[in-house]
Amino acid sequence: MSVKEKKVPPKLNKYMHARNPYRTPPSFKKLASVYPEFRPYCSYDVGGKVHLDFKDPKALRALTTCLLHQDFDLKVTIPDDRLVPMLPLRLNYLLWIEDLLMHAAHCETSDVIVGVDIGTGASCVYPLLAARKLGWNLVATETDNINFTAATTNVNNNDLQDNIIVKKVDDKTVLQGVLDDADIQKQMYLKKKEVNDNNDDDDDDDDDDDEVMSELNNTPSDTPCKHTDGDDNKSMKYMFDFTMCNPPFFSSEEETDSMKKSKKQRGEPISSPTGCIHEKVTTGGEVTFITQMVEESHKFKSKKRVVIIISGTTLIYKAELWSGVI
Ligand SMILES: C[S@@+](CC[C@H](N)C(=O)[O-])C[C@H]1O[C@@H](n2cnc3c(N)ncnc32)[C@H](O)[C@@H]1O
Repeated sequence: MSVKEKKVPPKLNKYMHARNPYRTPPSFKKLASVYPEFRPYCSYDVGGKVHLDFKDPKALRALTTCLLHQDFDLKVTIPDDRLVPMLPLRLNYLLWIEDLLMHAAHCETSDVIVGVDIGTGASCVYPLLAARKLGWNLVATETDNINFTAATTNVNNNDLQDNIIVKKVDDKTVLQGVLDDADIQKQMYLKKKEVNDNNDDDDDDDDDDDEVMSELNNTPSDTPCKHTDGDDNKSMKYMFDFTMCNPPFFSSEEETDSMKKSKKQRGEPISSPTGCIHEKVTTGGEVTFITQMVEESHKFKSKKRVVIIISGTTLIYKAELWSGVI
C-alpha cells in the first residue's frame, strides 16, 4: 500500500529577515497569561505546552491583535470577516523595503521616509507597523468602505494621524489620484521640510516653500514635481520614497475556493485563509492589478523612488516597464 506523503509547510524561519523579531517565535504561554482574550483559543498538552488552532480565524485574529499590542503597543481591531494579517510576514516585507531604501535608494537614517500602501486592509497593518516601529509616514489607500472605516479607526486609536493618512479610493485606479493628490503632497512635503529646516537654518527656505506650495496647488496630475529637480538634498528629491502593495490575489471566487495556485506551488497552507471576497478577488487577478500598478507607476516615476509589490505568481515583466522606476 502506498503511503501518501504529507506535505510539510516550509519552515517560516528560513525566510525570516535577519532583523525580524519573530525569528524567535512568540511564547503563546506568555501571551495567554497576559491577554484573557487569547486564552479561549489555547489548548494545553500534558507537558503544559500551549497550542493554537491555526485553522480557526478567530484564534488567528486574537493572536495578531494581542501580538500587535504586546510587541508594538498598537491597539488594533479587525472586523470579523476581514483579512487577518500574519505579523512575521508583514514585518519581513517592511524590513526588505527598509533595506532597499538604505542600499538601493541611498536614504539616510535621518531622512523623513514617506511611503504609500495600496490596499491597506481593515487592520492598516503595514502603515501602523511602519509608523510605530520605523518612524515612517504612510499614505494608506482602500476601496472597501468597511476596511476604510476600520483602518481610519485603528490609526486614530493609536494617535498616529500625524504619520498616516488613510484615503478612500476608486477601484479603477491604483496610484492615480493618490500620488497626484495635491493635499497629500502638501502634507508630505511639509513633513519632510519640517525636519530639513531643523537641520538647516537657511533664510532662503521660506521663498522656496512659497514656490513649492504654489507649484503643488497648480501642478497637473502627471507633471513631474519641479521642485525635485536640482535639489541637492536627497530626502527632498522625491515626494514619495516608496509605494508598496499586497494586491488581491485571485481572479474569481472559484479560484479562492480551490486555492489550487497556492497548494500546488507552496504546499498546504499552515493557517486557514481569512478575509472577505473583495479583499481576495480582483478582475483579472493579481497579474492585471500589478500590471496596472506598474504602468501607473511609470507615469509617476519622478515622484517616488522604489516600487514594491507582493506577488503570489511568478511573473516576467518587460524590462522597459521598470526602467527608471528605481
Ligand atoms: C490582499 S488585501 C491586503 C490587505 C493588507 N494590506 C494586508 O496585507 O493585510 C488587498 C486589499 O486591497 C484593497 N483593494 C483592492 N483594489 C484596490 C485598489 N484599486 N486600490 C486600493 N485598494 C484596493 C482590498 O479592499 C483589500 O483590502
